[in-house]
Amino acid sequence: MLLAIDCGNTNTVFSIWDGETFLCTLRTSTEHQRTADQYFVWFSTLLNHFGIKTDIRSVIISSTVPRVVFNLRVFSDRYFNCRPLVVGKPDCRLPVDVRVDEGTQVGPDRLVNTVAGYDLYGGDLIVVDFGTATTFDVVASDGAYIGGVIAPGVNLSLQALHEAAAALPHVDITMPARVIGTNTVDCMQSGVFWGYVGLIDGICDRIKAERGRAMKVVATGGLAPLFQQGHAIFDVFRDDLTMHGLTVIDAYNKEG
Ligand SMILES: Nc1ncnc2c1ncn2[C@@H]1O[C@H](COP(=O)(O)OP(=O)(O)O)[C@@H](O)[C@H]1O
Ligand SMILES: CC(C)(COP(=O)(O)O)[C@@H](O)C(=O)NCCC(=O)O
Ligand SMILES: [K+]
Repeated sequence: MLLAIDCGNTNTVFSIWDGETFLCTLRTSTEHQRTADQYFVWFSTLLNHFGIKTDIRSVIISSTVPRVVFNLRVFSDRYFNCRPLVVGKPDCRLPVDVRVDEGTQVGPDRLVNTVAGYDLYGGDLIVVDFGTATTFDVVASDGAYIGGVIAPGVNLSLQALHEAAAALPHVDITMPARVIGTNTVDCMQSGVFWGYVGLIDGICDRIKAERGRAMKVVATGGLAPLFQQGHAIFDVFRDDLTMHGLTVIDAYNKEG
C-alpha cells in the first residue's frame, strides 16, 4: 500500500492507495512544527476510528511548504520503515517534461497536477487548482508542464479585504444571487465571487488564444464546484486529481 501526502500551504492531505482505490483520505492543517510522532498519533487514531487495516510499504510526498518535509520524512522512516519519494527532489523522476525558465522552482503540486491531468485526459490542458493560491497549470500536447498562472486564492482575497479595511468583516465565500449587493457582506461576496468567475474565464480564454488551440479545462480543489454553479466554467472537476498524480508518479518511479 502507498501513503500519498499532499501538503499545501493551508492543509495537508493523507490518502492511502491500495493499488486500485483510495481506502481513506485524512486532512490536517499544515504546521511545520508538527513532529513525526504527532502525525502518527493523529493518523493511527483516525485509522482505528474508521476500522481501516493498512500495510503501508511506501510513501510519496508533494509539499509546497519545504519546512514540513523533514518531519514527514521522519514519520515515514520511523513508522513505515521507508524512505519517502519527494516530488521535486532529483531522485524523483517525472513522466513528463518541465519546460520553464532555467533555475525556476515549480511548485511540486503543479507538477503532480500536470502528471495527473495528462494521465487522465491527455495533453492540451489547463489545470485549475483552488488552494491557498489559485494556480493554472498549462499542459502541452505531449504532457509537458510549460508554465501557467498564479492568482491569489479565494479565501486569501476575502481575508485581505477584511484585514486591510476596518469596516469590512470576515465573510465566507458563497455564490451571490445578484451582482449588485445591497449590504456590505453581499458586496464583498459579489466582488470576490463574480470577480473570480471573470478571472477564471478571462485567463483560460487568454491561455487558449496564446496557445492557438482548443484546450480542456480541468478543475480541482474544494472550492471548484462553487464556481461551476451558474455556468459551466470548467470541462471537468476532479477532487482527487493531485492524489491521483501522486500514485502515477510513484508507479513510474517503481517501474525502474
Ligand atoms: N469544500 C470547501 N469549502 C469551503 N472552503 C474550502 C473547501 N475546501 C477548501 N476550502 C478552503 O480553501 C482554502 C484552500 O484550501 P486547500 O485546498 O486545503 O489549500 P492548500 O492546498 O493550499 O493547503 C482554505 O482556506 C480552505 O479552508
Ligand atoms: C503557487 C503555490 C503557492 C500554490 O500552493 P498551494 O495554494 O497549493 O498551497 C505553490 O505551487 C508554490 O509555492 N509554487 C512555487 C512557485 C511556482 O510554482 O512557480
Ligand atoms: K494544492
